[in-house]
Amino acid sequence: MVNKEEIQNQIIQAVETVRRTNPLAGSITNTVTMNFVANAQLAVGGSAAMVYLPDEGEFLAKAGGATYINMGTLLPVYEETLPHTAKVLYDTGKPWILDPVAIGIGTLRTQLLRQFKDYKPSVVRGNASEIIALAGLWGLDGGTDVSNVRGVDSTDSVNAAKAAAVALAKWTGGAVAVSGETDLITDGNLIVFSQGGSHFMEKITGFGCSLGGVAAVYAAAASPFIAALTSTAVYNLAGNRAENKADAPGSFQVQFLDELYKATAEDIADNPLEIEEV
Ligand SMILES: Nc1ncnc2c1ncn2[C@@H]1O[C@H](COP(=O)(O)OP(=O)(O)OP(=O)(O)O)[C@@H](O)[C@H]1O
Ligand SMILES: Cc1ncsc1CCO
Ligand SMILES: [Mg+2]
Repeated sequence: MVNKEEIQNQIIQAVETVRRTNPLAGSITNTVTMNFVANAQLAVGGSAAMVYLPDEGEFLAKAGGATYINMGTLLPVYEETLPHTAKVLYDTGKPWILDPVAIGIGTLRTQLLRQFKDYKPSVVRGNASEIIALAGLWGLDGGTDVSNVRGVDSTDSVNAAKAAAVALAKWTGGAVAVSGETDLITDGNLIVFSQGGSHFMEKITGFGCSLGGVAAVYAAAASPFIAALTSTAVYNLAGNRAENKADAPGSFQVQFLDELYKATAEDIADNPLEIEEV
C-alpha cells in the first residue's frame, strides 16, 4: 500500500532540511536561463554555482550535495566537461539531475546523452518529448527513435511519456519527472501526478531548467524521488499563487520567485498529488 502521508512527511523534511542547511548544488547549464536557475535555487534555500570547465565541474561534483546538468546550449568544451563530471558523480555516488534539453539537435548532444546512460542520473527531468526521446536513445521501452522535440519545446502530452518515464527510472534506479500542465513523477514503482502551476509558465523560458536546478537542491537533502516530488510540488504551488497576482508573463516571473521563497513546507506537501502503482 502507498502511504501518501509518509510521502508528504518526507517532502516536509526535504524543504526544512534545505532551508536549515543551505546545500550547494553546482550546475553546468545553458546560458539562456542560467540566472533564473540560480535565483530559483537560492529562493528555496540552496546555494548555486555555475561552471563550464572540466576541472571545475569535477570540483563542484565533489564539493556539492548534488549537481545539475542541462544540455541547453552546448559549447565545444562540454565534450570534455560533461562526461568527465558525470563520471565523477557516478563514481562518487553523488546525486545528479539530467535535463536532456533539445535532444535530437546536433551530433555532440546525441553523443553526450548516449554516454550518460552508463552514469545513471539520479533524476531525469524534462518535458514529455524529451523524456520519450531519451528513452528511445537509450533503447528503453516507451521511447521513439526520432525526437519529437520542437527546438526545446514538447509536442507530446505528459501521459504519452508515462512508459518512457517508468523505463528510464527502472534503468537509473532513480526518479524521472515529466513536466507539463499536470506533471508526472515516477521512481519506476509509483507514479505521482502533481497538479497546479500556470499557463504563464509556458510563456517564460526556463521554468523547466530552474525546476531541474531546484530538484538538485532537494536531491542534496532527500532521495531522488522525494527531490523530484518536492521540486515539482513547490513549482506548482508557487505557479498557482503567482498567477493570482500577475496578469502577464514578466510580472508573473517576479511573483513566482517571491512565492518560491515564501512557500511553507506544509503548503508544499499539501499541493494536490495523486498516486498510482505501476
Ligand atoms: N500549461 C501549464 N499549466 C500549468 N503548469 C505548467 C504548464 N506548462 C508548464 N507548466 C509548469 O512549468 C514548469 C516547466 O515545465 P515545462 O514543461 O514548460 O518545461 P520545459 O519545457 O522544459 O521548460 P524550459 O525548457 O523552458 O525550461 C513545470 O513546473 C510545469 O508544471
Ligand atoms: C530557449 C532555449 N534554447 C536553448 S536552452 C533554452 C532554454 C529552455 O530550455
Ligand atoms: Mg526544458
